[in-house]
Amino acid sequence: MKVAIGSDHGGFCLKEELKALLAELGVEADDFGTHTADSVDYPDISRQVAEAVAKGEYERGIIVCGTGIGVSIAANKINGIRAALCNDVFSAQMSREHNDANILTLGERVIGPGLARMIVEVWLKTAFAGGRHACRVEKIMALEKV
Ligand SMILES: O=C(CO)[C@H](O)[C@H](O)[C@H](O)COP(=O)(O)O
Repeated sequence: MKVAIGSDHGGFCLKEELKALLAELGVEADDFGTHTADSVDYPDISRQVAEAVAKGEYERGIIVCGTGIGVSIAANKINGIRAALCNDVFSAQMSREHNDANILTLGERVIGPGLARMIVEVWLKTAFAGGRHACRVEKIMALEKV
């Protein structure tokens, strides 16, 4: 699996931690920035990651900001993206099983690195359950045409 990862300054330290986790797990990942703790605007990074996932260049994306909220709102503006803010393990699992989320967002100012690592591991390994959830996800995607 190829993963696009990014953050603003508020998520920079956690992004670096998660890059190390992805390397440990043998997951191929490309870093879309930011590359320092200097202030940047989260919609810029979120857009880059989301567009790369939407184009099919990456199967999944992970984006971190202070809360995970701003990057999630921004990513979900891109057609084809189902970004889920998951600051707990249960939500991470459900976002894959029920919603087929293709982007995970996290808040560095909300959770610690240990929990974030568990969330990412569960999110990466959990498959979409399909079945009754498939037509619901199709209905979400149809909203892009409204
Ligand atoms: O987008 C966010 C909130 O929805 C993120 O938490 C940002 O990281 C945050 O807004 C950045 O805030 P700062 O005061 O400029 O560091």
